[in-house]
Amino acid sequence: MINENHVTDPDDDDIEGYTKIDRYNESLISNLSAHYKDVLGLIGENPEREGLLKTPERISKALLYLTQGYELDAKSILTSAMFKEDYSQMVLVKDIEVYSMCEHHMLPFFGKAHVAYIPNGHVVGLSKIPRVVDVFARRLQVQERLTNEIRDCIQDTLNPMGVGVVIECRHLCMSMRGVQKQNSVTTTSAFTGGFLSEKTRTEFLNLISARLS
Ligand SMILES: Nc1nc2c(ncn2[C@@H]2O[C@H](COP(=O)(O)OP(=O)(O)OP(=O)(O)O)[C@@H](O)[C@H]2O)c(=O)[nH]1
Ligand SMILES: [Zn+2]
Repeated sequence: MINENHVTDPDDDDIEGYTKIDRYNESLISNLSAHYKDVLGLIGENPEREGLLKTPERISKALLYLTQGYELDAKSILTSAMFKEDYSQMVLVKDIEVYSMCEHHMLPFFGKAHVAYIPNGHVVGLSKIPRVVDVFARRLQVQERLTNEIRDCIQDTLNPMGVGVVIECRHLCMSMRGVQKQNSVTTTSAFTGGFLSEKTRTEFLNLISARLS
């Protein structure tokens, strides 16, 4: 059945294999837009001027997009592409772009995630790892929890011999405002199993910093 209230968003179709999210429905967008219209007035703007007429609706859609992770199930993303494979060395997907929003200021933090695991009879489709990162990043977050949630999801679903996650991000709440430090980068890490041993962790960290020639 076609839901007439469903406003299509180009990114909506990009989400394969899971329940189609009904996040862009008209009543939610118009409810949010009314609040954003008030916000525009409260910060000293004229929400009726031409350039701002559609802004409340645009912000609403952007916010719903950036927080769509609440409606996605990271575990089912992984289980949709798990394959039996006799490979027991480290698998690393590095330099995964991360865009999230801090829960304190709702300002972006962004950078890279590096995610590795050691298979235990099963490997997972490579693209599913960045998808899992996005599911947790597209929520209001702190970087530490984001790091742990990615680790726990992979460990609990794939049951590998170990998982390693390192995330490096810049927080706009620390550069655009507040302490106003432009160059500081926050690094967080989370490990399970084999990655708790120094040798494996060192291999992981070396692979992250190695560049292809
Ligand atoms: N641990 C952690 N802190 C974060 C993250 N994102 C933002 N913060 C911090 O959350 C804290 C909130 O502190 P508060 O003192 O309540 O807020 P504030 O007055 O706006 O703080 P300032 O940013 O120092 O001006 C700040 O220190 C932020 O830097 C994150 O991902 N992890
Ligand atoms: Zn913040």
